Amino acid sequence: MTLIAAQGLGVSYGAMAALRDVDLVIEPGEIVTVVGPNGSGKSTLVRALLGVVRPSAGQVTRRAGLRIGYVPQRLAVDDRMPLSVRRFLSLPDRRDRDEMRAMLDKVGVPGLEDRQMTALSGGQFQRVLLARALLADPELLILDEATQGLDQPGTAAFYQLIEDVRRETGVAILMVSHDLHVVMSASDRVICLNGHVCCQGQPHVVTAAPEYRALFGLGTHGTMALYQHKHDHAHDACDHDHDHDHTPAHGTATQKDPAHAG
Ligand SMILES: Nc1ncnc2c1ncn2[C@@H]1O[C@H](COP(=O)(O)OP(=O)(O)OP(=O)(O)O)[C@@H](O)[C@H]1O
Repeated sequence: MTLIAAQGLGVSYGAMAALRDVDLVIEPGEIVTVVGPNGSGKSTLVRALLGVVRPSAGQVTRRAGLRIGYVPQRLAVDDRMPLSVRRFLSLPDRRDRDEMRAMLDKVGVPGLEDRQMTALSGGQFQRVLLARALLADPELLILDEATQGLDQPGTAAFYQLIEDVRRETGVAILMVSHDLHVVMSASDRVICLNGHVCCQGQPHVVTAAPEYRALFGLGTHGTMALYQHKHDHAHDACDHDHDHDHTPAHGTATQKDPAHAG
């Protein structure tokens, strides 16, 4: 049963349309990654799914009683205000001490309960954010560039943890990521966003799509080379028939509105 769906979703800030005509479905247990350039509406999409910005068009439908865990891009904690990890984990719902201890163990930062949030390293901080999200026993975990600021090993370890959590709990995951390693290795499905959905499908299919390549090029940070099969022919961004508008299909990249892809 679908956890969350957006249909014809549009979000505007004043006169500026940040998102338009976005269709998205997340099923239980799947890992979906949203990629897109800066300003392409990724965080806006997350905020609309969370219900903190109101759609200007279309709608978001959540399964009744859906529990969502959210790990933001960053969280500013005022260093003049004391806030221990223990207190942070109990916001907004009070948590049992044993439950907190077990969760910190699980996310790989045992024994940090009495530390100040402002005294944590970037990697520890993100794991504590994840612990807090998981304490709500979510059916859907939303990660908005949750590894920003972490180095490559820290990022890899964080996403390994996410995969472990998915395997153990069956939680569905929607993540925004700039890290193409993650996109290629961990996602069941990728959505390429640029104000609208340019293309979506399985990672290897999306990364071969002309819309994706027009946005990211062929060798972003060299990572593509690790995963892509060899292409010995050029893609023309307009060499596909784009009159169709599929619902997301595993194994197929679906394209929309290629005129805006690059
Ligand atoms: N609160 C806001 N008020 C006005 N404009 C906003 C607001 N939030 C975002 N925008 C604008 O909406 C567009 C999409 O922003 P959004 O943060 O969703 O993009 P993004 O893909 O997450 O970007 P990034 O990769 O840089 O984090 C941008 O042009 C941004 O300036």
